[in-house]
Amino acid sequence: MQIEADRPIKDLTIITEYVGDVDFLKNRENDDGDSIMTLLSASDPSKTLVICPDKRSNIARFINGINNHTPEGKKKQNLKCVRFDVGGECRVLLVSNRDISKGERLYYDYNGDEHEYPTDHFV
Ligand SMILES: C[S@@+](CC[C@H](N)C(=O)[O-])C[C@H]1O[C@@H](n2cnc3c(N)ncnc32)[C@H](O)[C@@H]1O
Repeated sequence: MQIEADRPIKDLTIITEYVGDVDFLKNRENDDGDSIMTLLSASDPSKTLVICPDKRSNIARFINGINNHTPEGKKKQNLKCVRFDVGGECRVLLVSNRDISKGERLYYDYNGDEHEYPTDHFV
């Protein structure tokens, strides 16, 4: 599935929150889902929290990732994934990192610090 802008989007626009059920990573390590998002990386790995969009979610789970291994892939990135403190809770937001034209596909970098999501086959 591809998600495209249905109107021009200005730089620094919040596109969507990445939502789903929150769980400890240790409970989800064997899930076969491909859309688990890190919410909070803890120094004690058993306390790391993830967002799991397998049962309840929104459009965020369908937004494509860039290929981290090619300059063309990196050029496609038009959203960034940021974590905000909202009322004392961590939230993951996808925010435009430049002006986006109507019809452009949306892409962000699936890999944060962990670099664990393989993207070498991404187009
Ligand atoms: C965008 S989510 C798809 C939705 C997911 N299956 C779900 O149920 O929430 C992640 C999937 O999209 C694929 N994907 C994301 N970006 C891609 C890209 N640029 N090229 C090819 N496949 C991509 C990934 O391989 C992964 O299987």
